[in-house]
Amino acid sequence: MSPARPVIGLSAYSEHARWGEAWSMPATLLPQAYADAVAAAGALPLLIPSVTGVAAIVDRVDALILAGGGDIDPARYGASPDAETAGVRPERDGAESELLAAALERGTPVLGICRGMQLLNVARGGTLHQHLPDVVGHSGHRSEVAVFGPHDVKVAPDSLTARALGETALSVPSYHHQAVDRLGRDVIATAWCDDGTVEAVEYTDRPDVLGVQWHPEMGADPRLLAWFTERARVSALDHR
Ligand SMILES: NCCCC(=O)O
Repeated sequence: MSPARPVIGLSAYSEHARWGEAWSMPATLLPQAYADAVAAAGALPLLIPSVTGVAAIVDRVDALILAGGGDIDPARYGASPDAETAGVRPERDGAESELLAAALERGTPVLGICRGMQLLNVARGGTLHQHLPDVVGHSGHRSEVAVFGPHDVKVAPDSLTARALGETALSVPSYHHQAVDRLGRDVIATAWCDDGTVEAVEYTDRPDVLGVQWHPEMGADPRLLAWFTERARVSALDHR
């Protein structure tokens, strides 16, 4: 019997936070929208902190979301930091790379969102544009602070991304200043913005690893997370 609510692990991260009257300290956090969107899709969200050895938790989840956040350390793809590169958290890069490796080893479905998509590429030897406006000549992918502005995306028709979304042209909520540059081994691009920015990647050797540069948790379109929750259900059955 299909489990009613598969468990989807979400990679969280450490940030200095202030809350209440007394508290100001490093906290494990993730925007609430991720948990809400996963719950709305019918799964149980489980936040995974960036701590050493955390990859063992992959055995306890049915699928893994690598979430958005700060920039990946450029050293991971053989580059020096650009002046605009910000929010680097080496411990998060390490923990998420270990989570991804464990998920691939176990055959656990993986969805990379924004930074998570970039990590999918870097993990296989790909590189990133460190500051997209320098490449495309505009700031449309991150036009205002904390505003997830919409833009159009075209999806390759015969792709996992198209099957997951059920269409090949959509408007997506977006907030990023970096993007995939050179693709890693067995990584293909399957969606693009009009300016050529890669908007989705897949692993050609895996049926259920997908990354999107946009933020499905911030939009009104539930299809991607509904598809991913179904993949999590199937994974739960496969691993019983
Ligand atoms: N590089 C981290 C993901 C967000 C961004 O590109 O701005």
